[in-house]
Amino acid sequence: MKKIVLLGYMGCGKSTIANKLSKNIEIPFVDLDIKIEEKVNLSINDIFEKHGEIYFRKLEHEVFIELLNSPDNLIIGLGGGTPCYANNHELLKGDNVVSVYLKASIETLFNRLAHNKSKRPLIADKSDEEMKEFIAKHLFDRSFYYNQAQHKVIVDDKTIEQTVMDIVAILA
Ligand SMILES: Nc1ncnc2c1ncn2[C@@H]1O[C@H](COP(=O)(O)OP(=O)(O)O)[C@@H](O)[C@H]1O
Ligand SMILES: O=C(O)C1=C[C@@H](OP(=O)(O)O)[C@@H](O)[C@H](O)C1
Ligand SMILES: [Mg+2]
Repeated sequence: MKKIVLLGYMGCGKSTIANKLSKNIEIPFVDLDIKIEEKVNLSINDIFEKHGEIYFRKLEHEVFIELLNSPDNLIIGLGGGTPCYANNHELLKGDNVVSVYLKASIETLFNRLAHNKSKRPLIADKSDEEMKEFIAKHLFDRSFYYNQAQHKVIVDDKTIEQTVMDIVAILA
């Protein structure tokens, strides 16, 4: 019943890396955001717009617990905010959990998110200038929670394959 949990700021590559890791080590991958969307049959954008962020954070906590309690071996890709609410960071240290923080610099995050913000309600409306400042402050606020992970992998300047191999080495 092992759970491999990937965490880190929006755009650090949780969903992309988890997908590739899943193929490599043949453990199924579930993306927490997608599970949430399926549960309420709404997109992340619509959940934020129709019900607000607090409702999203409640759902996020519930679905994270459900996945951790499932009987299967799983790779779980969290949302960027998951460890920062509802004491979810405490769940990163469980006995059957291997948690990995994918650590990216502000520059890496900005470069990836600049072209990929429309499905991320926290940044969708920001200009490039606003986004740089937002990422810098927000990452600083969230780092305490991200640093609760059992392992850390720096993703800057690494290919998807390199980051996956770093995680495989941690799991060995
Ligand atoms: N080396 C890399 N590792 C991971 N993602 C990368 C890399 N290079 C570019 N990307 C891109 O960065 C984006 C990361 O987004 P995503 O996987 O959704 O991150 P998250 O789930 O952490 O928000 C994707 O569009 C992905 O194609
Ligand atoms: O950082 C956040 O608070 C969020 C990150 C998103 O996930 P990704 O990190 O996969 O983009 C998604 O859960 C939601 O938009 C909120
Ligand atoms: Mg994601």
